Amino acid sequence: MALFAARDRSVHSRRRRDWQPAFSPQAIRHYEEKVLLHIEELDQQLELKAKSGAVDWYESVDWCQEQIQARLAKGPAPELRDLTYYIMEKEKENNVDAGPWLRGIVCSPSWREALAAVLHELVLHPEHIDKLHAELGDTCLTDTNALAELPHLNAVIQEAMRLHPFLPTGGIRKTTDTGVTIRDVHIPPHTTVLTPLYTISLREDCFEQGSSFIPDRWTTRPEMVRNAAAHAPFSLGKYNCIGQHLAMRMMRAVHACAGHQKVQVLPSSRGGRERDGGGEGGSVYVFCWAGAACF
Ligand code: HEM
Repeated sequence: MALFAARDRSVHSRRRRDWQPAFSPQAIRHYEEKVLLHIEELDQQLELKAKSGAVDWYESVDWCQEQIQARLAKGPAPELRDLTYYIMEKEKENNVDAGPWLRGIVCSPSWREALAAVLHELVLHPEHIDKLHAELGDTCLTDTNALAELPHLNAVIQEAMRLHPFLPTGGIRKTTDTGVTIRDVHIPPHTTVLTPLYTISLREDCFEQGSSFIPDRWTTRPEMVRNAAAHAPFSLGKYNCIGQHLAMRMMRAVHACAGHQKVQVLPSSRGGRERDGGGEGGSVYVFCWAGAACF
C-alpha cells in the first residue's frame, strides 16, 4: 500500500516517519549533488538541440520511463544510498514493493504534471521566458539556494501549479465514526469528502482573473490573490506532500534552464492534447527527461 493510501493514522504516521530522513535538508543536499549534474547536462543539451532542431516530447517521455525502469530493475545497490534506495529499503521492511509506487511518483502524475504545466504556460506566454531569462542574469543554474530567491521563477511555477493542480479533484478524505463539524457545517460519519482544487483555483473570489496565467499576482500584484488559502498545490496537513521542498528545488532548476536557453515552441509531432499546447501550435517539451534523470 502506498504511503498516501495508508488511512489508519498510526500506520500512516509510522510509515511517514520512516520516510522523513530521506527528505531532511542534509538528504536533499546530498541528493541534489547528483541531480544538479543532470541539470547542467540538460542546459547543454538544450543549447545543442537549439542549434540542431527540436526534441520530441513523446520520445523524451519514453526515454525517461526506460531510465527509471532500468534503475528499478537493477535493485538497490549498496553503494546507491540515495532517495530511491532509501525508500525501497524502508518499504521492504514494511513488506511493501516500492517499485510501482516509486514509478508512480517519479514517472508520472505529480512531478511530470507539474513540469508539463509550467512548460505549457511558458510556451503559451513566451514573454515570461524572456522575463525569466532577464531575471536569471548570470545566476548559476545549479545554485538552488540562489534560484529559490528569484521571485519571477517562483511566481511562474506557483501560477502554473494553480492553473493545473496535480489533483484537480483530489485529496480524498473520509470522516470517521463521529463525523466532523467545520465552522457551522456538519459532515456526517463515514462521508467521503472531495476537494475540487481545480474549481477552487479558478474562483473569482479567490483569484482575480482566476483563469488567466498572471504570475505577477504572486509578486508585484498581491491584490490579485483574494484568498491565498485556496492555493495548496502540495496539499495540507499530515498527509501533505513529503517531497515538496525537493520538488520545488528541482523544478526551479529545470525551469531556469528554460529561461536560460529561451526555449521556443514548435508544432508537436504527434498532434497535441490540450496540455501539449494543442491547437495553439503544440510544444517542444524537452524537460521530462531532466525530471527522469533526477531519479
Ligand atoms: C511538483 C511535484 C509534486 C506535486 C505537485 C505533489 C503533490 C502532492 C500532493 C497534492 C499530495 C497529497 C495527496 C493527498 O492529499 O492525498 C502529495 C503527497 C505525496 N507526495 Fe507529492 N507532489 C510532488 C512531488 C513529489 C516528489 C518529488 C515526491 C518524492 C520524491 C513526492 C512524494 C509524495 C508522497 C510520499 C506523498 C504522500 C504523503 C503522505 O501521505 O504522507 N511528491 N504530493
